[in-house]
Amino acid sequence: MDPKLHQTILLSSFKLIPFIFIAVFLLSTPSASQLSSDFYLFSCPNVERLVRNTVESASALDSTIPGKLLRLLFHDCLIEGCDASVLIQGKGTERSDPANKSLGGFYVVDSAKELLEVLCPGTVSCADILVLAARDAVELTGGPSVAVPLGRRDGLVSSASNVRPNMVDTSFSVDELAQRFTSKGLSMDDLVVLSGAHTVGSSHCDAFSERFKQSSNGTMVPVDTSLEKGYAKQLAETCRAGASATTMVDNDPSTPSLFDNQYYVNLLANRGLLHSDSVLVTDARTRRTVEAFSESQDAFFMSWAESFVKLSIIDVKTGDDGEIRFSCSSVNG
Ligand code: HEM
Ligand SMILES: [Ca+2]
Repeated sequence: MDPKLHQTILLSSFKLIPFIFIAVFLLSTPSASQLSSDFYLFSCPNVERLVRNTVESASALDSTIPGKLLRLLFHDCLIEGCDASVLIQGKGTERSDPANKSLGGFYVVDSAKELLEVLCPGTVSCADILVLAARDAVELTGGPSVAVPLGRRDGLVSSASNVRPNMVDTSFSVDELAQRFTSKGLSMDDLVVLSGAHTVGSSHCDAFSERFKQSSNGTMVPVDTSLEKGYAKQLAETCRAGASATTMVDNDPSTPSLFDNQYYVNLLANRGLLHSDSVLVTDARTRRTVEAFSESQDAFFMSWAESFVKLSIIDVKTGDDGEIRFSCSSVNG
């Protein structure tokens, strides 16, 4: 070959390198882009209605269900992404980690799946069912309706050892919380928005026991003096020494079963139940957003819709990744 021609071909191939890199990058970007709102349009057109009906009837029988479903999704998405890994039962799975011991609502996802296996066999992932169920739980308790993209696949891995390094803890500072959120593609604003989930549901006394200590006469006294006095007294009374380990306290003492912006109003009044709630007002970076949401439920709801979708697409598996489970509590055998 003419050496000049050879050189020209070589040079133009080098010019292609950046484009090859861009193409490879685009093909390997998070598979969230492969999700779509009409994913089951032909394969299971009634999926959203069926999940909603299941969540509605379960919640009518047990008012703790909406809170449980919402928390279940959060705990799923933090570990291995939103892939229903949290639903797998068995020794050494995520469910067996102490951080997940108080999760509930599994049976609601299981029954929606059983119904869907009859109507659209082998089609709808447990990961999508969980996202839809949590989305519906928010709407059913008065929160905003959120359109969520679908097409997630179910994960094959569920290991307790993955929980601690990825889970948040009530003892965390804003920096520590933000760091965990950032590692999942969520911002500090998302942290404030999504913590608003604590406007519903309840917590066991041991979730905030480090904020109190037992005095010599057996009563509980607040160690954490940032808590508003009346509220602290109420908590100390409910969670007094000797109270049952199953005793629960509403996350939002004012409107416990309503998904509203009361959580933020509570925070500013020093009535945040968990230490990780209270820190959101003591840190200037998060306090501003708390104040904004306390003044406007619309602003909270608009942000919720955005942050919830961000949560629901963390590290999703799509395409040939993972599988569509037949039963949500175990991987296909
Ligand atoms: C930011 C860090 C967070 C921490 C440290 C945290 C921690 C906790 C803890 C300790 C409980 C009480 C569990 C119990 O005692 O049974 C709880 C309850 C709850 N959390 Fe969070 N959480 C956080 C963020 C979130 C987020 C982002 C969501 C959802 C988007 C969420 C949803 C819930 C719900 C709905 C409940 C009530 C559960 C029920 O009623 O069964 N949490 N959280
Ligand atoms: Ca997961």
